[in-house]
Amino acid sequence: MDLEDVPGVGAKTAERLRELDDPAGALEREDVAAVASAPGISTGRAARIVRGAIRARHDDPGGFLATDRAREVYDAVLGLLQERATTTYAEHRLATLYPTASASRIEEVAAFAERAHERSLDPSVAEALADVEPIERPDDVTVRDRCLATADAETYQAATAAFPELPVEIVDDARGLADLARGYSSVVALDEAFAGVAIEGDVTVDPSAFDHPAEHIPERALAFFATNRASLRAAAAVHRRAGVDAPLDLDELEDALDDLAADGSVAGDEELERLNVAVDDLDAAVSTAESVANDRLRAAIEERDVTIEGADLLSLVERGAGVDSLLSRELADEYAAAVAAAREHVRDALALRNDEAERAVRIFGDEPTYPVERRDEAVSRLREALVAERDRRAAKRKRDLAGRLADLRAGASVLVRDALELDVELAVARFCADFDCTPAERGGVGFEIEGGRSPLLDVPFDDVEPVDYAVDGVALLSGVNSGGKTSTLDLVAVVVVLAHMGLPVPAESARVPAVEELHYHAKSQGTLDAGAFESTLRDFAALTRGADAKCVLVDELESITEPGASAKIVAGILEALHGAGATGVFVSHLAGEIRDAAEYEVDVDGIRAVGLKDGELVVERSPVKDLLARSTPELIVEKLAGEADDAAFYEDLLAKFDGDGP
Ligand SMILES: Nc1ncnc2c1ncn2[C@@H]1O[C@H](COP(=O)(O)OP(=O)(O)OP(=O)(O)O)[C@@H](O)[C@H]1O
Repeated sequence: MDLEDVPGVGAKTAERLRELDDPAGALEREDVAAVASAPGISTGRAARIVRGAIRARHDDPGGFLATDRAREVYDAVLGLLQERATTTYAEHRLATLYPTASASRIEEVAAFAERAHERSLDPSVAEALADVEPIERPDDVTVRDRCLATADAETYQAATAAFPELPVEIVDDARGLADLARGYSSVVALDEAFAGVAIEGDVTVDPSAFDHPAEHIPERALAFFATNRASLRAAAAVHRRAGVDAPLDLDELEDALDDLAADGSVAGDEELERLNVAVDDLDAAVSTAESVANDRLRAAIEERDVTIEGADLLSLVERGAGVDSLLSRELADEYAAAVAAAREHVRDALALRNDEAERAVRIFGDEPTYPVERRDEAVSRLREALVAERDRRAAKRKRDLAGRLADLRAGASVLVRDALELDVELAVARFCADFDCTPAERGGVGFEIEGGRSPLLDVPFDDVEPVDYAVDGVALLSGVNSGGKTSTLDLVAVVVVLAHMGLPVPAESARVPAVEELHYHAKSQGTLDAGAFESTLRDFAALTRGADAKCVLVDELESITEPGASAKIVAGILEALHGAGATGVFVSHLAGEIRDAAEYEVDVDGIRAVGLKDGELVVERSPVKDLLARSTPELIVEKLAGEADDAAFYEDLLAKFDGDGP
């Protein structure tokens, strides 16, 4: 599919998407995170783009949610689904589930929902999911201490493309390589021609470097895994806890990650750690060793009575000899012991190996002096040796670890994506469990809902009374105030929307018509002015076209104008919709008047109050078929008529309601 063919993707967005490694694949996999990683594409926009791609794939013209209230119901349902996701990724991914007329899309999501249904809702999986984030590209790695070299222009081009992290140098001959080796700590020659040529410095020849990049740029794999370490660990835990198959060996991944520090260096290598500490602590250890030696020597001198014969003293003074000679003559043993203690301190404090300790010996000379002083040159030489050993070891360990990680690279991305997709499934599974959902049937005219409970009600879901409601074609719904008429319309809308998303619905069983559009009109806020009234009428006239593919839910349309006119207008709309084979419910307090004005036998259902208890209506929430429900005022008048005071007045009033009710 061409990117520009996706609804909502213009030339500019397409250009941004082309920056991705595999834009078509990302859209195909509905991978919102991958699409959002394109420059300048937010996650919300990525979800819309993916939705557009789904529509294109299923040849879906869109427009299922035809009114504001229909969109609100979808938004509310989506909100409930998203609340049940752990990751932000899943929240955005859930937004790619949308109601549609496309049977193939509905089937696709239904299969996904069935899979979701099988998932265990173990809370420890959600806990692990909390730390899973989409794979991130590591910051660009640049290496300056080593380079690639070639004498060939084509190889140069290929190397700069394959190894953007490394400097690539052009050389003329082996001498050029030797020059480079003086500026870089190591050089890799890419030309076969250099094989076997003796070159000074750390130069290796590897014409097949392109086949095993990890060896030459281990930082690449290390940076990827270091950047995504927390997510990868969490994604591994998700797979283990959820008991789902992983695309790679989890033990191998976890072991390799154990060896990787957050900054991309190698962790858990004791020898490397020892060398690092030795380099860092060298100066401090030598200073302490100096103090150790001097303290010992001072104590020894203080304790000693040095007896010196006058002749000796004279001879020393005449020769201009200092105290050192005296020291050497009289305190040679003490000096040797003090220096030995200093050397031992350096060796122990830095945990030096024997060969290193031998170098350390030279830091303090055998010739007695006071105070004892380090030889800076010997310290520098030891440092150089330690640094070289450390760097050699680090490079080798890096290469080894990068080699292990490079093999896990492809699987690692899939591991994280699968964990995030699992979160999408779990959100759907939780939604279905929380709202007791069952798959709905789509087909026929009208709908049948048994034991439906709207998750949009303002009461805790456990307190929602189940509603049974079936409509054949277009019906009027009457009922007492606050009886649950609007809530019933909401329930029908929720069921229609979810069924067309391909998701189970909150009912014991449900069948809804397969429709292309849901038109849900909320109660209007009072009488409309002439202009608004005219445009509303136009909307309803348009509604009757192709109405057999529409589900129409309308709440108290009568309030748009005065009651007498309203009843006639609603009756006319009902006639047209009925004639066109639509499915719909019109909630109205004027059901009787509308029925009388209509030219066909309109079904009137009613939500009835079965009585008054403590001033509160007791309501039967499921609409009763073929019942024009009595209004709340009528019920109150009836209650008062049954009482002693002014009973005659109330009975007369009650008589005026006659003919309204059944
Ligand atoms: N199935 C139900 N289970 C529990 N409570 C419900 C149910 N249906 C409705 N209710 C409660 O009744 C209240 C009123 O419901 P709703 O607004 O749907 O009534 P209505 O008949 O449309 O009222 P009005 O005639 O004023 O428009 C709801 O806010 C809710 O608290």
